[in-house]
Amino acid sequence: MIQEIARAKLNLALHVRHRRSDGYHALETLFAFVRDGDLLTLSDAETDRFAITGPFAATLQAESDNLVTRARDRFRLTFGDDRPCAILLDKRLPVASGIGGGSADAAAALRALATRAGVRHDDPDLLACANVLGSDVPACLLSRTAIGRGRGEDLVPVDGLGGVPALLVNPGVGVSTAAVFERWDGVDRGSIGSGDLLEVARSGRNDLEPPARSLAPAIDGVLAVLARQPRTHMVRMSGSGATCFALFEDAPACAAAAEAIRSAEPGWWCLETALI
Ligand SMILES: C[C@@](CO)(OP(=O)(O)O)[C@H](O)COP(=O)(O)OP(=O)(O)OC[C@H]1O[C@@H](n2ccc(N)nc2=O)[C@H](O)[C@@H]1O
Ligand SMILES: Nc1ncnc2c1ncn2[C@@H]1O[C@H](COP(=O)(O)OP(=O)(O)O)[C@@H](O)[C@H]1O
Repeated sequence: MIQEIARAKLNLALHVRHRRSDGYHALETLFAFVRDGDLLTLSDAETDRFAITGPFAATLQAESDNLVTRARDRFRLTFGDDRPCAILLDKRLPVASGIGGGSADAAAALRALATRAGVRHDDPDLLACANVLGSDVPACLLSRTAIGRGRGEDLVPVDGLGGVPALLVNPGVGVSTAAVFERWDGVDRGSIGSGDLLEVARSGRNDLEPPARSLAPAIDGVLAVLARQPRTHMVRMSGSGATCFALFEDAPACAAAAEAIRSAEPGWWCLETALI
């Protein structure tokens, strides 16, 4: 049995530079990952099986396609490992929420299958599988702080920020990534900085925030509540939304904010965690 955590992804900064001729957008983003995520378990089996459990299983169970089974099939095509397997996905992260849940699940499946087949996690063919599955999947395969360019797949790992307390809050509204990109205003507001990572993050932006807020006004409320919390380094939306996050100066401040938000907004999803 092989287990992988599909860690939630945060875009500490997300600068959209231009729309490419292939319809994707050229990005500059500071990717970071948190301790917690979905949990994927891979076991040998007589025939292929895939099951989803956990608080966010219901929406996905209704869908015929899943990024996990697509990752499994792509892995097989690439590496020729035809042994059947059972995959169990414990879905703990909200779906379509800007924290890359589906991308992280696909990447976790690739890592688990690679481990079973004796393939290194940095094998270029594994990275190529990730790239085909989605723009965020290469970053999730790596699952460490990195600067992403291109459509997100051109990655340079960077050190720092490990242990910084983070609070992730989602108002329970799913947002379509494609719809948010479509509403981007086309204005290039410049590249992300360099140097101290926290400063790079703080001085950066999320260019998808305005279009996401127009599609899902509930994001306004989440950002406002996070902005009121004491001892934050920064507050921002992640990816195409609707999840927003705050980074805190210390764990007690993060815990206090989590408690305050949970009691004020019991319907919101709220994850008290830390960057890795
Ligand atoms: C916005 C980001 C930021 O990290 O995160 P999420 O909001 O998904 O978490 C990503 O770029 C999302 O990556 P991912 O979710 O893998 O997107 P994909 O499946 O490749 O593409 C979904 C759709 O988003 C748009 N898209 C995606 C990436 C990109 N660089 N430019 C785009 O225009 C395209 O319309 C594409 O059809
Ligand atoms: N394992 C999965 N987890 C989440 N979403 C998935 C998964 N497989 C397929 N999807 C589809 O991918 C879409 C985007 O999901 P997700 O990666 O969670 O978005 P985001 O990156 O914005 O958080 C969902 O709306 C869902 O239909």
